[in-house]
Amino acid sequence: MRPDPAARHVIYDFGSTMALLDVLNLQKRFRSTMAVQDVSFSVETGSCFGLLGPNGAGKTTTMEIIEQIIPPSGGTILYKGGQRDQLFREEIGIQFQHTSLLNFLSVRETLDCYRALYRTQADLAELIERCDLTPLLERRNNQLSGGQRQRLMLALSLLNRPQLVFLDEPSTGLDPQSRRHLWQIVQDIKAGGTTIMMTTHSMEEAQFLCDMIAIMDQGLIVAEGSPRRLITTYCKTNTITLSHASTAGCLETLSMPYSVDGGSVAIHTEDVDTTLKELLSCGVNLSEMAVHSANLEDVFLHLTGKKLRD
Ligand SMILES: Nc1ncnc2c1ncn2[C@@H]1O[C@H](COP(=O)(O)OP(=O)(O)OP(=O)(O)O)[C@@H](O)[C@H]1O
Repeated sequence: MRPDPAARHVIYDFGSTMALLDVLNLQKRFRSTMAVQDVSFSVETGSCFGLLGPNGAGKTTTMEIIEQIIPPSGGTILYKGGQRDQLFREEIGIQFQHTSLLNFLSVRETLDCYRALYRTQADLAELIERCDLTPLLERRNNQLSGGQRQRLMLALSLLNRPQLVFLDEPSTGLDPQSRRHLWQIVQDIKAGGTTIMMTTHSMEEAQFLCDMIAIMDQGLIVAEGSPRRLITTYCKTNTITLSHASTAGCLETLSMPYSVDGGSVAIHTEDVDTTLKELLSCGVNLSEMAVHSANLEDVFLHLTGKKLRD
């Protein structure tokens, strides 16, 4: 099912905060592929804005156009309400999905080397501590684990004390512990006042880090809003799963819809508390119950008919 641009909804949670970045009717064609069809959004100062979508949705293309790495086929991008000029280039930081580092340099040498390129320079000691690089400073770049390398890449993107930092799938390929570690650092960077724009195809990452999310599919934004608002708007329903045997004689009396699949029963409800009370009053044993709360994956499925990870 193709996303219908007319069906796109933007749900703003912000009050009167200022947009740092405005993207208006962005388009990008690569020969026969319309990678970005008609994309518009704003990134508020001090927020973390995420482009969420499956592989090939057009997230990286959109971000690379904003970063001035590739030109658009159409549309307008404004930084602080004006054109992206030298100031924009000086005030942004970019963490690419793939960057080659010189293997024979140590982490300390790499940081020094890149930092020397900028007129505005971050406090290196503070940055090293923030990105948890202190124990790694004398290690060569090719001796870093995936998570350690990503923390170095993040530090490199912050060397010029950017006001706006772009992160392209920052935690792809990391184990759960390294991902959490990186997320904490990103949260810390945001708390320090840096605006963040990121791409991800991880709904957990988007849910954890982003204040606002634009869900992209096939070059279009199909919905935009805070994670909480997107979930409550599109997927109010939670699912309580129980064994069929434990609900014997009780299902018929329930006021909410349910479905039976083999030995298990799925009860669909917007109000988990009330449903649990009903089940308890009916004498149902809840010890093996599981509750699935709606998440961004459900929102994506609801809007596009597809799973995020297809
Ligand atoms: N340089 C290029 N030449 C031709 N087609 C391209 C080029 N770059 C991207 N595309 C195509 O544009 C579409 C969007 O790609 P893009 O990389 O922006 O998606 P994405 O959402 O970032 O995906 P991923 O999560 O896999 O990085 C895809 O169909 C891709 O094949």
